[in-house]
Amino acid sequence: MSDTAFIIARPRFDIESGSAEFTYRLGDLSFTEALQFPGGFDRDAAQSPVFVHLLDLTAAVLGVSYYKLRAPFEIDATALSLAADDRSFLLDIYENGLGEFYARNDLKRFGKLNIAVSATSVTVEKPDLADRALVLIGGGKDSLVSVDLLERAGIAMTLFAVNPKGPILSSAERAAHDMIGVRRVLDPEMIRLGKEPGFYNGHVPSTAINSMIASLASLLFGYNRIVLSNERSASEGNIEFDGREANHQHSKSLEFERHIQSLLYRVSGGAIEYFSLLRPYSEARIARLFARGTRFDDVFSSCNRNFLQAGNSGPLWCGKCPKCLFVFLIFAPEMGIERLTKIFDTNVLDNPDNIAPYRELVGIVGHKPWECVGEILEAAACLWKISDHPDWRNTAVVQALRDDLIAFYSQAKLQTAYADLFVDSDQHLIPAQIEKAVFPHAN
Ligand SMILES: CC(=O)N[C@H]1[C@@H](OP(=O)(O)OP(=O)(O)OC[C@H]2O[C@@H](n3ccc(=O)[nH]c3=O)[C@H](O)[C@@H]2O)O[C@H](CO)[C@@H](O)[C@@H]1O[C@H](C)C(=O)N[C@@H](C)C(=O)N[C@@H](CCC(=O)O)C(=O)O
Ligand SMILES: Nc1ncnc2c1ncn2[C@@H]1O[C@H](COP(=O)(O)OP(=O)(O)OP(=O)(O)O)[C@@H](O)[C@H]1O
Repeated sequence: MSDTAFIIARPRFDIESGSAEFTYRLGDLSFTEALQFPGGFDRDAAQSPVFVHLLDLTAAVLGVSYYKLRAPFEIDATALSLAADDRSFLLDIYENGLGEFYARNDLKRFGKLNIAVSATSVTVEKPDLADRALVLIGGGKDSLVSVDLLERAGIAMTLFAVNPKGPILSSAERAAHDMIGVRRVLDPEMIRLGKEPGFYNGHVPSTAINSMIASLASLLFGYNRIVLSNERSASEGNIEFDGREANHQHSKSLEFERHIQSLLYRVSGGAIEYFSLLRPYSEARIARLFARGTRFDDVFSSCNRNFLQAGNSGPLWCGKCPKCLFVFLIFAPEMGIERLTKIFDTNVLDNPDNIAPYRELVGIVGHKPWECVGEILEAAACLWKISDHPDWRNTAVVQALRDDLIAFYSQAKLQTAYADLFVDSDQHLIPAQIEKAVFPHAN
């Protein structure tokens, strides 16, 4: 390994305080990230070989935030006790999980990274985990639809969040289930350097990071199921770059779910089941499920401004970012104007400033925005659907884009695409027992 390699040190977990420390070296720079788990965990579990292995894997995944400052070709993970099979998972994280970062910084790393692992033989002792679900909650519509579906099926759950704040806290409180929260503290020096010239910055696979932290919690607190709420649309990428598709939402994709599901199953001797409950659904279908009830209307938000490290001093929904535009659009066929403008505190479709970004969102110009939005054709189909709706047809955006949209796609194509949004996919990894219990409640 060269002296410019990114080096991942062996992490430490302090059984007395429940804190974990992850240290990294990048040439002359050194960084430490910390996790603080709540009390009341199983001390034996914290000393088990499975936990130690997962902590090492977590160290490697959390490393992306520090690696990205210089993005060297060499990654030294030899201090960790990793099995040879773990390497392909890490390669996916550092290649595809950082795909947007490479594309936007014009860095060609695909097929060129050297991740050195010790390839030791790792002990697998299946932990005895209770048969119960840990449901990741992000404060947006998706995880709340999962909560609702599990409740309707009578499945008990505990919510889980990393750095819970804003809409995560308010919607969890409204859901009234227990919640496990983990505090995550990034090294402030990394955040500072990310703004300096001479260092790279960009997107990291946050769902992979949160999922690994959830896997540690599942062992410490005894949960055999980790439930995500990633929709089928998340598998669509943004652009072709360096011979591959770069996807902002890679760690929400079905491809990534396959990787992490099999990793956690293997590492835990079959004890941990990881899956996304919403994988069969389009975003439009999820919006329809959400719209069935009004319980979370005043407390949830999908706007990512709520999740800035420094916190959000603005409203729950900014009404301007691609995510606000997309979510407003997919709710529009499902909710009346009064309900939807109350949720957003504004009529997003009636703001002339939003015409240009909507033109991109529906695919008439540009490419899919680097944000957590649904498929391009999905957005186009939803705009088509509301173009004759009395609540929306006279809004600035619909007036400006209606004719262009139909000319670009054709009426027939949009009609078919809209109908397809409500045909559920069988491409999912949901365990049969959960599928049988939950799906009848989705109609
Ligand atoms: C909140 C947000 O969307 N942040 C994205 C934004 O970051 P920004 O610089 O505007 O602010 P901060 O998030 O406060 O970050 C400050 C710096 O820290 C770095 N950083 C942050 C978190 C982390 O885990 N590691 C880090 O190194 C960050 O790079 C800044 O220098 O723009 C960034 C660049 O495009 C994005 O990377 C930030 O996204 C966050 C990591 C984040 O948590 N985003 C999720 C809301 C998100 O995008 N979720 C996706 C799922 C993506 C996936 O593959 O899992 C989704 O919902 O689809
Ligand atoms: N801070 C967090 N801690 C734990 N899990 C999270 C966190 N943020 C997001 N997640 C989970 O990651 C997955 C992707 O997040 P995403 O933002 O798409 O979902 P959401 O907040 O439920 O809905 P929306 O798409 O409307 O924002 C979901 O399963 C979500 O529950």
